[in-house]
Amino acid sequence: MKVEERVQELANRVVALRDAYYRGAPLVSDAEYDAIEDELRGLIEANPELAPDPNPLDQVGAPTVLHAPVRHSRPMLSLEKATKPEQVAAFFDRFPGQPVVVMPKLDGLSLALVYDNGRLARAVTRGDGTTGDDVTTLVRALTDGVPDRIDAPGRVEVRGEAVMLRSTFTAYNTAHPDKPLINPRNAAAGTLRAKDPATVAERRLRFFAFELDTDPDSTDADLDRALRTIGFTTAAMRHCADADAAQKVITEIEQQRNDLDYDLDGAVLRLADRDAYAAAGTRSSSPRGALAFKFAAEEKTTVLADVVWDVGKTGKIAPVAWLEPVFVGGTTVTRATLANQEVIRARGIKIGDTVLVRRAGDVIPFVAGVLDASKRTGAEREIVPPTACPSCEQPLTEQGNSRELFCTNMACPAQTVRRLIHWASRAAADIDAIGQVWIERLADAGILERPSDFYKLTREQLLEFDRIGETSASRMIESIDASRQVGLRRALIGLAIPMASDGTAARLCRAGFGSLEEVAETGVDGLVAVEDIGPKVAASLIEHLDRLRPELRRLREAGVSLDVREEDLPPVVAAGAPLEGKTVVITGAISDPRSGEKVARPTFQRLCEKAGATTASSVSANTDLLITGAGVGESKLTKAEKLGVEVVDQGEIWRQLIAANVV
Ligand SMILES: NC(=O)c1ccc[n+]([C@@H]2O[C@H](COP(=O)([O-])OP(=O)(O)OC[C@H]3O[C@@H](n4cnc5c(N)ncnc54)[C@H](O)[C@@H]3O)[C@@H](O)[C@H]2O)c1
Ligand SMILES: [Zn+2]
Repeated sequence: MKVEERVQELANRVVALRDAYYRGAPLVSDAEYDAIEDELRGLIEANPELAPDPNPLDQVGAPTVLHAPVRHSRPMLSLEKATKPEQVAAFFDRFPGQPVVVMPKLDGLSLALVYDNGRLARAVTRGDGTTGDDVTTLVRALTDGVPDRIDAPGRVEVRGEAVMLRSTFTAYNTAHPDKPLINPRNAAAGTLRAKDPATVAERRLRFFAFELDTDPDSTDADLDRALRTIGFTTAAMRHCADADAAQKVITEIEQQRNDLDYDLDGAVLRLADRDAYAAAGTRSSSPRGALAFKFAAEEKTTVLADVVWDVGKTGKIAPVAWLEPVFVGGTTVTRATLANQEVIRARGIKIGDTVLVRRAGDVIPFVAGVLDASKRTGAEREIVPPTACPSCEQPLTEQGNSRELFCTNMACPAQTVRRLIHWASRAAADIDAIGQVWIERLADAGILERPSDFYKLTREQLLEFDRIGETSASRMIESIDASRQVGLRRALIGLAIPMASDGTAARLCRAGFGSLEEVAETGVDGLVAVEDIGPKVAASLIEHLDRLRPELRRLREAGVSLDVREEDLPPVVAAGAPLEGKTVVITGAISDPRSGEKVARPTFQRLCEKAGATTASSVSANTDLLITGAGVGESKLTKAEKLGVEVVDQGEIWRQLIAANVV
């Protein structure tokens, strides 16, 4: 194909994809769209004379259906993209001596908020960059972080990103399995397209500011300070003096990506001084004073090759998507969850469809939805839920709104194997020398059925298997032996009791229970008295531990400890401990200032508890301190401020922990 034909083809495709995307029905993932734009950009750069007219790359967004069009005072632009450190260095070289702020590039939709003498007059979407949609009513009703009044005279325009927090997104999809949202960004855009706020009331958004225009200019020249002074939240802006410092912050933002409550698709570099930014001016579709560094995609499209119904350790039969391999969220994904039959129905997914796969953070990859159903050939197949258990062939039962399927046959072979694998897993008994395949074989051979059977295995029995030699048999036996010290918390995790999480097990230990039998003998009331354990979890614990009594006895007889372990006991607080009697909430990424190493949240929590604190998961009127790490969730800060909770940086707490010899 001739270059000019390819240019025209790509340009047409960009226009069509944008149109679908901004109408809320994307046909491809962002990563694929970006690849098409990149190819077009490359061809035009190499052959400027072939640039199409109009050139879609010089345009921003796409005209949406405008209910009430409003012209922007100044165009709302896109951002120049970078993916390499050299491009960051080149940006600094263009503005010698200018301070730069680096901040997360939030994945939502941009809004312009116009204030008239301190009152919110209008909230407008970006639209085609020149003209946007008036969404004031929806923003007032649904968006946190947009003050109705600010203390600034004249005309003030604040621009920023409205996002749906990941927690809001997850809560919404849990509550509405029948009409799930595809991803937080799509959800945010869709929310502001609603005709009536009442229909989207549970879809709250949150606004983070990144730009400020004032007239007359009476505010701070530093963007971050100026925005905060008039009452806006910004997404952690960090000042950087040179490209190396900026690159370091960019890397930090990417590493924290999983710990934050919002989606981000990159980092934005921007001149920190508002006058310098304005003076730098703009290109056709992007400002010169800013640069977007893009991160790897968390969503990609691929083909759904098949769906397999998998029996879990609690008997839940869950649909697993078998995908054509796709590189997403930093790894190659071939399997993803499809949640349950309601989700499949609501998302209208069929085998053979091109689907959007999302892998954000540590969350199991899942199929977010079908893209471009118009591409269907007719060869796609319906996903048919089973009526009998794929393993034991017993009839299934349906539970709950999302019509989850369960096999309730306790003797189901698939469940048996899953429970054994779970008992041997790292979080439980940690029998690391016996992998899943061997557990399956031993179960097939009829010598493993329950956790207690591990402890009856002998070297001789293992040696009878063809592929187990002297060395591996010894390693297996040693590994089983070591796991006898499993203790209350990890044994409880290993028994896979429905609704009881790892956290439940930890809380029971800290509440003073000495053994698993003691938990089993306590009534619902006693269990509910433990912080964060509700009646449903308590009832499930009692029901299942009661059923498991003979197994607990067998484990004991095999010399397995079900008593609380030293490290799980409530911490011993020394007199005069620095956080004595304080209820604290920890937020953001924590790292040890002495080594710079990342510290897991539960570990830091324990340190605080050793120093006398009680830890809680969310800020409330009972909170004494909010301890902030890096990349702090802004909603927690605002809430703390509102409730008058003292906010302390982790550095200060580490200083106190070190001084009191807690660490
Ligand atoms: N899937 C598709 O078919 C399709 C089609 C069109 C566009 N897209 C996607 O939409 C996006 C379009 O690019 P674009 O040009 O609108 O946006 P962009 O990626 O160039 O970024 C500009 C936008 O970033 C946002 N932003 C977030 N944090 C910011 C910060 N701290 N400072 C400044 N801006 C910040 C603003 O909303 C701004 O409008 C891309 O991610 C693209 O992949 C997808
Ligand atoms: Zn079964």
